Amino acid sequence: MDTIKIFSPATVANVSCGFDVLGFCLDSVGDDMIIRKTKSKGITISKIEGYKLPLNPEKNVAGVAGLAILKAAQVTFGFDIEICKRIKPGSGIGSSSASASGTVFAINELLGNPFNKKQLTAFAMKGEAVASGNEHADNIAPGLFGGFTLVKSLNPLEILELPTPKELYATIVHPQIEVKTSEARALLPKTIPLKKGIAQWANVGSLVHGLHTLDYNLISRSLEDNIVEPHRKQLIPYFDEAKSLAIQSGALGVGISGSGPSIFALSQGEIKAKQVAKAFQNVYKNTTIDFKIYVSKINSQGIKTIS
Ligand SMILES: Nc1ncnc2c1ncn2[C@@H]1O[C@H](COP(=O)(O)OP(=O)(O)OP(=O)(O)O)[C@@H](O)[C@H]1O
Ligand SMILES: N[C@@H](CCO)C(=O)O
Repeated sequence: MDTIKIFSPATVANVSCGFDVLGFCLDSVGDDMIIRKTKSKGITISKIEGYKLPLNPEKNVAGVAGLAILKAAQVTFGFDIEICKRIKPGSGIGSSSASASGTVFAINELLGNPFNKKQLTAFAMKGEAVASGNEHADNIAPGLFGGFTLVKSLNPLEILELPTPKELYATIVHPQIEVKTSEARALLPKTIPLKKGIAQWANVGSLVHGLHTLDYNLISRSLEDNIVEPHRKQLIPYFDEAKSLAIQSGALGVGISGSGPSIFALSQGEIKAKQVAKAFQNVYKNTTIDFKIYVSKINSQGIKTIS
């Protein structure tokens, strides 16, 4: 096999309380990518549809991730990448990460799967660092492993696969403005009060427990973030209104998706998730801000081969 076409899904990082460690994978939005083996060594990016992004492999997260896996594979040939981008860069639903993890997944398939998912995560992180200024895996892991993931540690890299409750649905509203992860990170405090830390790690623990025990009430009570959200919500127009209307419409919890501007809600069942979509629509429809809304199951498979 010399060519592969894949679907690389969007992902939600942080999940309110789990800054830089928790994430989950969506299935109704993502990028298509075609990767071809080439005779010449190295990585080329021949085409990017949808959004204007650098074709220079060293400036594109897909190229940097591809170079990282090539370096480890030590092969005498190379790969060309085509991206059909549907996830807007700077969206908060892992646009850069979808390119990085999609590239390493596809190249690994074309090489005959010499690397495991943890190794692929490490290669993709090299790419993600180009976009956000530092290495983190909370968007990459759910793309490569599927479902909910927890990054237990970056050094040594340890990823935990969490259960994906079947009834859990996500609703995403994406106000069409760009928030760069690097800028949203720069807003965060360097230290946090112990009291806030205690509440936050109690919520991470109870969210994980709720996922294991299918305790939707506990999941709901754990989806809180008193550390990052108060600093970043200023970047997202109508965040408070959207959050409050979505909760009134039955969402289990609502928060900033990744570094924003997308907002995610989790609901029990598709009907509630659609009610939440209506609530988001009601908030943004009378404003000057363009927006997109997605209702999505949690994607337990992650990146998949199309052909
Ligand atoms: N293949 C790529 N896909 C998307 N963005 C890319 C790519 N290559 C480089 N970039 C750059 O990465 C930046 C977007 O990444 P960023 O992490 O800020 O947003 P995101 O991936 O949508 O959000 P988040 O990580 O919060 O979910 C943009 O500056 C963009 O030019
Ligand atoms: N955990 C990251 C995700 C965005 O890439 C952040 O919130 O900055």
